[in-house]
Amino acid sequence: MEELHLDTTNSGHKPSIIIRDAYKKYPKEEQIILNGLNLTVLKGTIYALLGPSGCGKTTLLNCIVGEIALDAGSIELKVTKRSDIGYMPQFLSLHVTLTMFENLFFYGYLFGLSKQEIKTRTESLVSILQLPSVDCIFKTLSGGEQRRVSLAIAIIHRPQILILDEPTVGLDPILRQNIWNMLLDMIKEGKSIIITTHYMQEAQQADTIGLMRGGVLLAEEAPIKLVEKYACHDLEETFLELSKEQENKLKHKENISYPKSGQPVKARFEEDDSIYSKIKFSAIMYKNLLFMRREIAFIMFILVLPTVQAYIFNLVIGVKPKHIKVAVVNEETTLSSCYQSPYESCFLDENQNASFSCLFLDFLRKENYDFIEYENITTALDDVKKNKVWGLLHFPQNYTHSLAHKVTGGIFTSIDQVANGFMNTWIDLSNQYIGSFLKYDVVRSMILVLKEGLKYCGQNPQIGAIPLTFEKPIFGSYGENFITYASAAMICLCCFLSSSTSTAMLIVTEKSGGMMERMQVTGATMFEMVMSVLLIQIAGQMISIPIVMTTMYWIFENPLGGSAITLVSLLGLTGLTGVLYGTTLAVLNKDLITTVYCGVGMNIVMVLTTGLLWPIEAEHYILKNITWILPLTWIADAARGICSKSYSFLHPVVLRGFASVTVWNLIFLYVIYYCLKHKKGVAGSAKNA
Ligand SMILES: Nc1ncnc2c1ncn2[C@@H]1O[C@H](COP(=O)(O)OP(=O)(O)OP(=O)(O)O)[C@@H](O)[C@H]1O
Repeated sequence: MEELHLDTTNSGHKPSIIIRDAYKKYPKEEQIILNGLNLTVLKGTIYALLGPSGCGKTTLLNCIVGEIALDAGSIELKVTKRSDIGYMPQFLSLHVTLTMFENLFFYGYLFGLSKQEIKTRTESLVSILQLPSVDCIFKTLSGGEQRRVSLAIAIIHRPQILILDEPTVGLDPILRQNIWNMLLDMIKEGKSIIITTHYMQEAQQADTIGLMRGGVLLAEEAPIKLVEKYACHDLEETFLELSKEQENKLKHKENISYPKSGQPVKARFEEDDSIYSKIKFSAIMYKNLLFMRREIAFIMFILVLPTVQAYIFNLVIGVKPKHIKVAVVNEETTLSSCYQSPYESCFLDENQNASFSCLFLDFLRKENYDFIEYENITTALDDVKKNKVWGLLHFPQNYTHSLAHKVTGGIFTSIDQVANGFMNTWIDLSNQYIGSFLKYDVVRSMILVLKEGLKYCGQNPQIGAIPLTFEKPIFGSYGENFITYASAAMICLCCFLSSSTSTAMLIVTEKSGGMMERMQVTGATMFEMVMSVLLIQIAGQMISIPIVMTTMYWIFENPLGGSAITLVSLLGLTGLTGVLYGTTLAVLNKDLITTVYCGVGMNIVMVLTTGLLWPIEAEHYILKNITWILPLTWIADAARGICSKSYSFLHPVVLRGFASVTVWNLIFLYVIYYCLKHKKGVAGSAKNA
């Protein structure tokens, strides 16, 4: 079928958009969306683009505004600046937590309008489009109101070319007519308008109708001429006729030739070579700050979450379990008599009725264990198996006397006395942590109580000691618990996790909601968006890092042996790694779900490999040799060195941490720069949301 070209010779209007031989397929898709399409929009006219759903109208409009490229063909626009274009996408792609005015103000600001101009234009658009109060939060508006706000945003800067993708869908007939009246007024000022619509009736008011099907325009004519030409009653009938004609032609056409992939063809504007404009950056900064003011959860994420994580960590991790229930079978005395008669005599003296088991249990009770007395071992063990108690301590009859014989008689002690001089223990080790605490406390208490007992008896306490000594530790102290080891890795994680997650969320929400795409049509760039988020996050880090450090080292008194300045510098760079990592995730991923999966997955791996939960030295040897590559492994190692070993900045472990964080920051910066430069995945679409 021969394609119809609009006759511009006698119309008196000059063309403002000329598209010739346009071809378009989406990557990895077989379907041809535009198949050599030709379209001409005249200045000072309304062009209504009609066609069945999925025929490629939105794709064509996206090519005109420079959002996507044609595979072949040409796009000629008689305007040079992006601000000469006004675009209303099919999906609203606006900031739902901002008010109507804030949305209008943001777009007006992006186009360089002054505050006064924006206010005046807003007042006039509110009246023409019958909009509600400008202070309403966008998401609280009805669907129709939201569409009208979107339309107002597209025209706030009085563009020369207006591209509207289904602006009247879902609106009542009166409002639809108001909008058409407004458009008819606009063309009197010489504007050119392309509008897509499914309402054939309203399209009659357009100067030109483009009937699109199968990637081409079946006709491009004034509505009355079109109907007359095909001797039909209305546009609908004309469209059916033309469709049938196209079907017949296609039956006889054998080979559909699609141009070989060449250089993509994109509509270009003056500002397209610049990645930064002060006005656009300020507008994005203004919008991001407004967004944060509305989204308290987001501010909490940046400022409060790291501190909450540090608090919870200190209250939960490494704290010794209390009131652990332990069964006691004491065949030499009862628990109640132990409590009633505190031990006051030497256990080595056979004439005294001293009970070493009482001395031991009294000591262990002060370590916060609760004892339950049992008649015999069998019933006690039954309760251990039923998880009623965590273990059983059994003292045989004559335990104290037998122990005394063992200590005083040495090699002359009888076999029975050796056997009776043992306290027998059964421990439930199914929970390694509780079982290990119990085991450790039982052994430690026995050594200490034996030493104390011997001292009381006037003997050398070392007789009761096991034959080895532990000298003063080189680093740390014997009383230190797990938390002091883990705290350094934890503070690194606190700075990294919240900054990476909040950055990724902020950017990817804009992308997946189509806001980024809509902003890009105005000439705003992803670079400006990333810069704005970076600045906000860096400011957030400057507030949150001192608070987290105060929590960790002042409130909970974790050890900080080295320089606080070195640690703050390391944490600042770690926070920056988080921000850059979050940005990288957001730039590489188009939608929220994939970003969340990637973020959560990587974060879990990093948490497990920082040595926070288990020493890196204990990792599988293959893993041990590769986990150092991950961003946090050497950083956490350096933080541990600063905190518990007082390493200075120049210590190799600390230097290695700083080198690692710097290299990672440079890698992420490069990936971001590369993606922004080559525009890889920088724009998402509301369709992905
Ligand atoms: N990003 C994309 N990737 C792959 N296919 C796409 C993409 N965007 C659109 N398409 C496909 O291209 C075809 C044309 O889509 P388009 O949105 O341009 O149609 P349309 O005419 O605007 O439809 P409607 O009137 O329903 O809005 C559809 O089959 C759609 O599935």
